[in-house]
Amino acid sequence: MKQLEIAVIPGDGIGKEVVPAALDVLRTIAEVHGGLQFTFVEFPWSCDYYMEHGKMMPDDGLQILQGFAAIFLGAVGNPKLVPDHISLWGLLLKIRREFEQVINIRPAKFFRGLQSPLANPNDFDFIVVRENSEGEYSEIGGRIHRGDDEIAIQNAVFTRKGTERAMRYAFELAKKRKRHVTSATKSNGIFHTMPFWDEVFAQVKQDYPEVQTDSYHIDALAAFFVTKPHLFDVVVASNLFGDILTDLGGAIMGSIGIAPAANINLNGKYPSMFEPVHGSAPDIYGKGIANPIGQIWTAKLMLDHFGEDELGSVLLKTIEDVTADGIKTPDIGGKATTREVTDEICRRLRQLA
Ligand SMILES: NC(=O)C1=CN([C@@H]2O[C@H](COP(=O)(O)OP(=O)(O)OC[C@H]3O[C@@H](n4cnc5c(N)ncnc54)[C@H](O)[C@@H]3O)[C@@H](O)[C@H]2O)C=CC1
Ligand SMILES: CC(=O)C(=O)O
Ligand SMILES: [K+]
Ligand SMILES: [Mn+2]
Repeated sequence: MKQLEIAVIPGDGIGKEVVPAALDVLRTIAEVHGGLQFTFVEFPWSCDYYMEHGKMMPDDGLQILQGFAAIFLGAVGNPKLVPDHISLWGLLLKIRREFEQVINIRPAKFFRGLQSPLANPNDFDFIVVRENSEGEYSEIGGRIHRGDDEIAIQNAVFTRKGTERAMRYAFELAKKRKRHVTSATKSNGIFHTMPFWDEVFAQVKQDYPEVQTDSYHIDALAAFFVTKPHLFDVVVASNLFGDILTDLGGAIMGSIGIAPAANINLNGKYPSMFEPVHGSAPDIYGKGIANPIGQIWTAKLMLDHFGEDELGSVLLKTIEDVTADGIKTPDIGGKATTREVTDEICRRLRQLA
């Protein structure tokens, strides 16, 4: 029996709705598999926790998480209670940084049963490899003065190691796919870091002669995601560019409520963390209509991570079947609730046992 202890952090807003849904799916998967057992240990760390304790997680929170096989997270943020930069840096970004989850993998593909808003979605299927440890997401900088003379400075940090690591990951991934890597740059406007990014890309690609490459400025690239998404296989991007591109990836599938993500620790020192692309969606929280597919597809990425790729593929196919049969939440044009979609996915999985 393969035993996996998973730390579960539903977080805020719809995280508290879609995480329980995905856990039901994972429990069902374990039943179907027969040789796999999950233990889920839940932590209430969130903006509500902050209101009570003055912090997003306890001081020994990272030590507590360290012993788990993986972390399964929903979303963080409730700007009515806690400013977003405080809540995210106190939990989500803290875990990504301290646990050296240096790569964020975010797939997007034409999804059966979904009406893509694109006129020509052309069966696109790509993965964005987002640098996840540095770049534009940084605490370096500061503010001085207030009022008319106020100054805010925010430094971006691009190391050769971090940049090269993300690019090599993208090339290795492309070797297993359609052998194409696109670099997201902006070396016409960002004077130092992006020319550096281009130089490193030009060097790294020398080691992968079998992989085709392209490089586009992020503005044009964003437009190509809409007009020619089938052009892309693996896209490597800095932290912020990858963040923005992957909401767009979700949107062209049909909803950001579908898009999955994995924060990968590459050195084996700490657990990886699995959380969907979307946030806590305060505008729909409490209505029971959040799309659970982003979180459930994220569970599939976690299964892949544990070497259960076959089961992962079965799960993704089941999600697509349910969607194709019209059992969908309102964000993708249906009338079903979070619970109804989840129950239907579980029901169909059980039929496989
Ligand atoms: N990784 C994380 O934990 C992230 C956290 N956030 C936080 O989430 C909060 C809300 O941020 P927003 O910018 O509004 O982004 P958001 O992703 O939470 O929501 C954007 C829009 O997409 C919709 N949406 C998102 N997920 C959905 C789902 N599963 N089903 C149906 N509709 C869905 C929402 O209803 C909203 O209209 C903020 O506190 C923000 O900082 C935002 C992005 C990522
Ligand atoms: C914070 C956020 O939007 C992200 O990391 O995707
Ligand atoms: K999330
Ligand atoms: Mn984001």
